[in-house]
Amino acid sequence: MSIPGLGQIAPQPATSNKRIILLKPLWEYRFSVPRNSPGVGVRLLTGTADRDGTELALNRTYTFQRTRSKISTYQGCTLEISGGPVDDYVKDYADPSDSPACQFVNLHVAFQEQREAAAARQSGRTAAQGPRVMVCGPRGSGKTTLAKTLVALATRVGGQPLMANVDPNEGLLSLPGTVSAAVYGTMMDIEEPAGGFGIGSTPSSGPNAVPVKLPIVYYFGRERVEDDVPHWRDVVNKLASSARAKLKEDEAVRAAGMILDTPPVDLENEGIDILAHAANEFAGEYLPIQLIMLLRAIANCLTSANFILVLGSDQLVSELQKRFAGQKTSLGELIMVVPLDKSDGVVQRDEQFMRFTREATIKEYFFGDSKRTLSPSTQLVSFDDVAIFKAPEAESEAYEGQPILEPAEISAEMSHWTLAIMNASVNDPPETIRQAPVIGFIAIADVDEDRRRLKVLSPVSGRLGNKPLVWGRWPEPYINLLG
Ligand SMILES: Nc1ncnc2c1ncn2[C@@H]1O[C@H](COP(=O)(O)OP(=O)(O)OP(=O)(O)O)[C@@H](O)[C@H]1O
Repeated sequence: MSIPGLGQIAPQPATSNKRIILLKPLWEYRFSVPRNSPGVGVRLLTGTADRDGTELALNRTYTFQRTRSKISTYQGCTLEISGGPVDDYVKDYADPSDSPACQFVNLHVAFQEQREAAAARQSGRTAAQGPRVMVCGPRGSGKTTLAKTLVALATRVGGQPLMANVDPNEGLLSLPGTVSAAVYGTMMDIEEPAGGFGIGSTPSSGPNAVPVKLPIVYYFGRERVEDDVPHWRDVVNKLASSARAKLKEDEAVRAAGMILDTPPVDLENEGIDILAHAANEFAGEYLPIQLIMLLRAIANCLTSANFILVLGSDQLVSELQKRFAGQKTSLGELIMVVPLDKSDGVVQRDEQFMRFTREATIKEYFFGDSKRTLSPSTQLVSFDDVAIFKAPEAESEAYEGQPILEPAEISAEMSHWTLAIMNASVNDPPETIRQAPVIGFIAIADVDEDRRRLKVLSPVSGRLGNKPLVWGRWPEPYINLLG
C-alpha cells in the first residue's frame, strides 16, 4: 500500500559522483565544503593519509562538512572522493621537500627527541620537562593547523601533550570568546569541522566516536585581545597557572610538553621601525607591539616556552629574535625562534564564513550535530532567581582601567545571547567570578520583561541560581536557537 500522492514520485536514477585521486608523497588534497553542502566523503583506499596529523583509517568513508582543510600523505595514497558539492584540488610538489609539511615533520622529530630525553630522565630523580612550543604568526598563516598537527603527531607516538589556546577568536574545545587548554592523550575526531579542536570533542550527554577531551576554559567574552587587554592578561595568567599545575603534577604530560596557539600578530600596518621603540614608548598605542609584548608575557608565564615557531613573517621572526636572542627559560634552556614557511594552502576565512562557523558552533553546543543529537533543557527562570554579571564598558567610569564585573540589568536586550556559567558562587567578589573557570554556557531564548521571566536553553537540566552567569560582548546574539 502506498500513501496517496507519495507513491507517484518517479524513482530517481542513482548517480555516482565518486572519483579516485592519487597523491604522491607530501602532496595534498585540499578542499573547501560550502555551507549548504551535505559534505564531501573521503575514503582511503591505499597508502597512508592524515588530516592535520591524525591518520585516516583504511576503507572508512569520512564525511567533512562546513570546513576548509586538506588531506596530506607522507608516503603517498589513493583516495576515493564522493558527495559534494565541494571546491577541491590536488596540490602537487615536483620536489616533495618544497612542501611545508617537511618542516613540520622535522620539527616533530626534534620535539620527540626532547620528549624521549625528558621521559628517560624522569625515571631518575629529576623531573624533566618536554618542549614548550609557542606557535605564532600573522592572521591566516596556518598557526592552528600547525599546532593541531604537532599535537596529533605527538599523540600518535603515545605522547600526552597539553594544548593551550589564547586566541579568543576561535575557541579550543569551547565556544569562541574563551581561552582554554586540554591534554590530548588520544586521537582526534577528524570529521568534526575543527578537526579535533571543536566543541564536538568535549563531554556531552550524547555518544562520541573518539574519546572526549576535558578542557579548562576561561571566559574572555570579546573577539580580539585588543578589545580588553587587561582582562585578557588576567585570564591568560589563570590559564597559565592551570597549565603549570598540570605539567607539574602529571609526569606523562610534563614529558610530552605543551603546544600554545596564539592570536594573530598584525605587523603590516605599523612597519618594523615601530618595533624598535622601547616598551615605555608604545603603552597602549601600538597594538602590534603590544601584542608582541603580550606574546612574550605568555611565553614567560606558560612555564617558559623554549621554542617559538613563527609562520610566514620574516618581520616577526627578526623582531622576536632580537627580543629573545640569548635569553634562557627559567629551566636554563635557550629560547629558540624558528622561522617556518607559510603553506600556500592556508585559506583566508572571511568574516561571513567565520560568523557562520560561530553560529554553527553554538548550535552544535546545544543541539549536537549529524552524528550526535543533543536535547538541551528549556527552563523558565524568574529574574530574581539568576545572578547575571557583565563587565562595564571600557569607556565608563566604573571601568577605571580595571576590568571588574557589575550586576547586569535583565532586559530584552539579552535575548539570544550566550552567557557563561562560572565555577564560582554568586556571593564571591566580582573579580573572583570574572576569573573563575567556565562550567558551561546557556543561551537566553526569550526575555519576558512584563512577567520578569527568562526562557533559558541549557545543555543540562538543573537550577542555575547558585552559579553566577557572565554576559560578554561576543560572540554576537544572532541566532534564534529555538527557531
Ligand atoms: N595546506 C592547506 N590546504 C588547505 N587548507 C588549509 C591548509 N592549511 C590550513 N588550511 C586551512 O586554512 C584555514 C586557516 O588555517 P589556520 O586556522 O591554521 O590559520 P590561523 O593562522 O590559525 O588562522 P587565524 O589567524 O585566523 O587564527 C583553516 O580552515 C585550515 O584548515
